[in-house]
Amino acid sequence: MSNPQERAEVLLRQLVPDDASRSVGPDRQVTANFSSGSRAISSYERIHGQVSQDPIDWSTVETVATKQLTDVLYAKAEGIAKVTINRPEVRNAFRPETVEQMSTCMADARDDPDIGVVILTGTGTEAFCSGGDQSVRGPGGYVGADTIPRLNVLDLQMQMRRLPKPVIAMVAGYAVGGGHILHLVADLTIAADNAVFGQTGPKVGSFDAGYGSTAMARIIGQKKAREMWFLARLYSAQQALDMGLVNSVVPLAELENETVKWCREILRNSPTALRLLKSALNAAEDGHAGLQQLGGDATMLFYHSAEGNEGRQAYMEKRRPDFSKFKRLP
Ligand SMILES: CC(C)(COP(=O)(O)OP(=O)(O)OC[C@H]1O[C@@H](n2cnc3c(N)ncnc32)[C@H](O)[C@@H]1OP(=O)(O)O)[C@@H](O)C(=O)NCCC(=O)NCCSC(=O)CCC(=O)c1ccccc1C(=O)O
Repeated sequence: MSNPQERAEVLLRQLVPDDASRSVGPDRQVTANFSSGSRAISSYERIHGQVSQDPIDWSTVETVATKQLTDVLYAKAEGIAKVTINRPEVRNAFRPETVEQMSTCMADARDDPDIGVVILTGTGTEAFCSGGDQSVRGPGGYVGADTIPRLNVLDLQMQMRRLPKPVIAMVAGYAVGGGHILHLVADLTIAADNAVFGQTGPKVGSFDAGYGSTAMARIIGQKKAREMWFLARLYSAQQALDMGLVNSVVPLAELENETVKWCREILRNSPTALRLLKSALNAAEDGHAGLQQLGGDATMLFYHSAEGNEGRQAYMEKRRPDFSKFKRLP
């Protein structure tokens, strides 16, 4: 084929159906005259047609669901919120509803100004959490009453990570699979001496390639993380302590007392210092998401300052801000 014009016309004949008008413009662009203007028609458009431009008919949502807690217990005392996975009959395995309810409690604990620290635990002494409930696992994820397959525990992990208050996992019994990851993403873990830790995913056809593997490697090191995932063994509380996976191991009978003691100690300290420390430790590992958290905290602090308020005040009073009174510190 000799010249570009000829090549364009052949291409156009292949792409554009006969009933669409064709032209090769003076600038030698291959075009077709559809309602959206003159432009090239892709094979995708030939098959799928054009995207509808009909006016949209919105349905207003008046209320969003408030959640009845069926799978989780939630309690508060002395500035501490306690979220307890309450499905002991399945070793506190979580289904989508469990995760949704945990998420609702975490959001409440975040928003409540009287809460300074959150404990995450499971009912009974047999298990903290045995991960995703395998009986409701379908091809696309875990399926709850709404029949939508979900992996919503990943959202919960993010939420715990971003919660601007310390989250402490209080672990008795098994913390395995997705349950192990929940303790991993908590800021601290206090374990009972009967605690057992491990990733079971590869045994049941699952894995967590997010925090569950990468954050784990930051905590216990690459070799140990690969061992934990590739062999899917279980580890005792003492072994977990030795590899830096938990902060403390105490006799089962003392688990709650000891955890509350840690909480009370934390509550004596500056909440803003703790918030910024959590953000900073996350920022070093969480990329843009971590920086956004730290950045949001910086903005919050700036809003408390006279300098930040001078800007807002001047805007409201329709005058120029006077930033000259604020020193540029080294
Ligand atoms: C936890 C055990 C080691 C406890 O053993 P044992 O004390 O002997 O009790 P059992 O008799 O085995 O269990 C009692 C009872 O509970 C049922 N059960 C226990 N765990 C589960 C479970 N996870 N799902 C459903 N049911 C469970 C058990 O069947 C018994 O019922 P009966 O009717 O009485 O027989 C042991 O139970 C065990 O190994 N459990 C399985 C642990 C497991 O493999 N968990 C799933 C790992 S995969 C996962 O968690 C994925 C999570 C997830 O959503 C995800 C998705 C995408 C990316 C990341 C993730 C993420 O991991 O977060």
